[in-house]
Amino acid sequence: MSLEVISKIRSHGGTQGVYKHASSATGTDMEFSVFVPDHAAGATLPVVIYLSGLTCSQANVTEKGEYRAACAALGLIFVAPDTSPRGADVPDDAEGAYDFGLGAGFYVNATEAPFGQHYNMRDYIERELHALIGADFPADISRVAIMGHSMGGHGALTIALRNRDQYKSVSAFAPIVSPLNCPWGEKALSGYLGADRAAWRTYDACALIEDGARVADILVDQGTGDNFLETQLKPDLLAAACAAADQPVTLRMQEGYDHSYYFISTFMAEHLEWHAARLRV
Ligand SMILES: N[C@@H](CCC(=O)N[C@@H](CSC=O)C(=O)NCC(=O)O)C(=O)O
Repeated sequence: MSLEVISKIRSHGGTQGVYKHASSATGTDMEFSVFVPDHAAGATLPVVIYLSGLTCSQANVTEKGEYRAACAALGLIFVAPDTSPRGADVPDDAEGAYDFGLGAGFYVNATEAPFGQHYNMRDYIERELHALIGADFPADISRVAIMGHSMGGHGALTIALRNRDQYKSVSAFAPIVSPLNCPWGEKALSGYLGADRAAWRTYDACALIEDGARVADILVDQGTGDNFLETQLKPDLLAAACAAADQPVTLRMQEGYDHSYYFISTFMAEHLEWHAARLRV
């Protein structure tokens, strides 16, 4: 697969790159960023995939996530994909709203017209990006972690729960834990998947756990000053689903933190250390 290099910059004892490729999953060009710490010739490094939230491209976490020092110290490759397909023929929200369509792919394979043709972010992350990172970067693809923020936290949790063998660890910042039970999720899943709520369950972390999916453990940080806490995020639903299913989870309520990258960057190094400990075994 041919990768176009958009940029490559030295930072924190490593190389921060931005790349573009023609995606077979989405039928569009896709951009992603990769930070590779310096490493011995021929060595391969474990990988952390970071899934971003509504309105984001790869650039938000790349510019504001403050992950490079920790990744360089821990020897982790950090990969940040886009949140949706993009391009002139990619359909968007009918009213141009930020919570559906462009920048809001919700990490699903859409089945509803006109979204099914391009909105295949599940396949893109789980299959295409995974293979591409293994083929084009010094990555140990048997040691991959996944994390994300908000819509990306939903993506990380659901992708890890559906693919326990592919991801050694999972964590999230302020995730949407149950799209079945919040306005962002109901809008997105009805638009991408149609009205049958049974079909949504494979894209809902709480429902997946209720239905028997498991991971080794889960780390979630959630700010108590987050505007979306009560209406959209509802971490108590995840705590309840995990308790009922004996699914280990560490849910840390962080006093006064909001939904922004000021919050994410504060706890980013702790999440990377948590993943590094699990990727070393
Ligand atoms: N624009 C909206 C809110 C959009 C927003 O807060 N996006 C978050 C993710 S929300 C869940 O997925 C985000 O990461 N934004 C990008 C950033 O750089 O902060 C509004 O204004 O209400």
